[in-house]
Amino acid sequence: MEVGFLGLGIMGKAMAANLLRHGFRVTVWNRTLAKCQELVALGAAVGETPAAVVAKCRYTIAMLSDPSAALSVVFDKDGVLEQIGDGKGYVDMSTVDATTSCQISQAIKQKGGAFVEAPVSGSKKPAEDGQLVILAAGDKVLYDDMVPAFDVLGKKSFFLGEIGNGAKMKLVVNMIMGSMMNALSEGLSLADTSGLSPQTLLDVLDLGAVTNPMFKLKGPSMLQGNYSPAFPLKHQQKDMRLALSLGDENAISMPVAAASNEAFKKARSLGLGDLDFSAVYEVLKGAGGSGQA
Ligand SMILES: NC(=O)C1=CN([C@@H]2O[C@H](COP(=O)(O)OP(=O)(O)OC[C@H]3O[C@@H](n4cnc5c(N)ncnc54)[C@H](OP(=O)(O)O)[C@@H]3O)[C@@H](O)[C@H]2O)C=CC1
Ligand SMILES: O=CCCC(=O)O
Repeated sequence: MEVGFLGLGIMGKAMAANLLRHGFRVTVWNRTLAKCQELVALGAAVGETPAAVVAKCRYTIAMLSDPSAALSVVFDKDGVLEQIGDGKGYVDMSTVDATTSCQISQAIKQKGGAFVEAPVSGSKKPAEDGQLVILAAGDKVLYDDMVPAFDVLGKKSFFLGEIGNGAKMKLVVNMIMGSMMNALSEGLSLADTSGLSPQTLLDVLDLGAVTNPMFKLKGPSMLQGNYSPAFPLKHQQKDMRLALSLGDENAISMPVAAASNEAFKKARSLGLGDLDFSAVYEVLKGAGGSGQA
């Protein structure tokens, strides 16, 4: 199967490499073209523009930072729309809001192409290991065509029906995740400031009802101040913002998510946006009275 791949950031690079390892022929494009070279070393071809990739490949996958990037790659000059058409499929796996996804879907369908949104749960390591959870919606025929690729990229894929449902599901999941990260950070800070060992808190949490892979993975590195990015904080804040906007549209009160969003915004304002989202701990440590912002 030949696929195009647009966007070689933390996730896109790992996903495209995984497809190559499993025998897919992959043509890659990235805004910063130099980043394509690592994939070329693994056997990828390079397209000079998104349009060139779509012209070459029947199926093209995108993994881009945010709504503005997702729209730009489709609608701008040399974008996807210039070459999409009958018999071609476009699969956007970026985390965006439902409105963005619907805009892209409509434009692609007008040109005769097929569209699936397929954001993912799981971070850098699951992307490297093909263990993502894929939250797809849109054109069911294209979804079925993509199953061999989804089987390589993920451990499970859900087909959630009409366009927008994948985006919404992803935002709900990440809103919960962002709030949990804030709760963990507050707990570590409270334990530390009140004279308890934060490491012992992690051990206690791990044996009780709230044990979970995220606390297990991130807790120890947070205590070491290691925020090497797997999921950049700026993207988590984008997801909180988009989830809160979904809450606004549906008149759902979300005070916990709103407070968490404020902490992620504060972290961004302190220049922590490119670090892992667990760096929000630095903000909450500061708020805890130790003065270490
Ligand atoms: N990291 C993670 O753990 C996860 C991330 N996600 C989501 O996946 C998406 C990608 O995340 P991740 O790989 O971490 O992000 P990165 O920031 O590592 O990569 C972002 C990618 O988007 C490209 N890009 C940014 N702006 C534009 C633009 N205006 N036009 C074209 N390309 C653009 C970047 O290109 P360039 O190299 O030129 O900057 C890069 O390829 C995001 O939506 C994120 O929320 C979902 C699940 C997990
Ligand atoms: O969007 C990022 C999600 C990260 C994760 O699911 O671990």
